Amino acid sequence: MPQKIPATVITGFLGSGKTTMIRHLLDNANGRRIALVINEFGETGVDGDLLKGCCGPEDIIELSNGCICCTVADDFLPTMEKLLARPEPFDHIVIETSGLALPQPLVRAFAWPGISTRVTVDGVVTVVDGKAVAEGRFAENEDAIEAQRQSDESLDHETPLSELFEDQIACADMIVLNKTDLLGDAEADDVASRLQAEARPGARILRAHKGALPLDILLGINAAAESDMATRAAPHHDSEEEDHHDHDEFESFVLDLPEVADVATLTARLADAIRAHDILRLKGFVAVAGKPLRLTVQAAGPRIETYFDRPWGTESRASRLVVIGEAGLDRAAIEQAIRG
Ligand SMILES: Nc1nc2c(ncn2[C@@H]2O[C@H](COP(=O)(O)OP(=O)(O)OP(=O)(O)O)[C@@H](O)[C@H]2O)c(=O)[nH]1
Repeated sequence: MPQKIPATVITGFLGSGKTTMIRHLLDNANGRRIALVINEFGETGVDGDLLKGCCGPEDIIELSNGCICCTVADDFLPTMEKLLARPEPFDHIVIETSGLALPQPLVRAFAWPGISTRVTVDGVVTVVDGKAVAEGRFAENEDAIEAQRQSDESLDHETPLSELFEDQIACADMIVLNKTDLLGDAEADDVASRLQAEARPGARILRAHKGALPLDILLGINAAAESDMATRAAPHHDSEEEDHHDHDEFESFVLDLPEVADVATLTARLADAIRAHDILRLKGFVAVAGKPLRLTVQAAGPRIETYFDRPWGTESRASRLVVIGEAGLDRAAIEQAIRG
């Protein structure tokens, strides 16, 4: 029987550093032929665009018809079939889920007939924004929450963010504690022990800056994750319960902007909008007056990064930002805050 192609599922909350890690992986692939399947929440393929520079576009498949965990049968499985039908086989398949995806339904799909004989899940790698965890973005003051829960059994303090985070951690074979440059040693130790407490037994926690980990560590875990799904559920799921996932809890929209006059003003406005409206993630490309290069804008929570990445060339100089947050975003107010 031919060997199964290994597939690595890379998951992790919005902006934790999945694309950055994959970029590093592809830059250091040493001739290994890696197919990439990427799925983003919200329109416009920002991640795909950022990754096209480092592997052939024919090796990248973007799944943009919604969240991968909810469209497994319609979208993901046909994509796998197409990948597997390519005449030249890949050495490895890397799948980047959207930051709002539950990895469990996706991994379970690898047990489906037609796929299970040809591909296996080599490992689930969950990337964590260490700073966001340290700042309590997923669970504020866990001790206080636990105390309240103890005193009133009927209280349910799970938020959409905390549940998603727990699901992504519980499924992992390896957890990448990323953004260590933003953490002190004691803070990193604290985050690591919190992650270990929620992880499945044996899951490794690796610290990283910009996801820079050797390919041989990230790939080749040999977990066959699709065969032991029972051990990969977060405690808030009953054992028999199907994965419950409600994307209505989150929303995204695309903001088209005119050319901006200057980067500092834009950044200040973005910072105000993110703070005022609790925006979880904001990313895209912006045209700056007088600049032939495209400005890439990335914000994960309160931290904003901007850099000029490449000339616009023949492409139209259209500024577009994807804005993602919990449901109920005030689009008009956000647009006004960013446009000024
Ligand atoms: N300071 C710091 N920033 C990082 C690190 N890794 C990634 N980032 C930044 O975090 C932001 C988000 O990184 P991405 O790699 O796009 O995150 P992602 O998980 O792919 O995001 P989504 O696909 O939107 O969920 C970017 O501005 C990155 O440059 C890190 O180790 N330290």
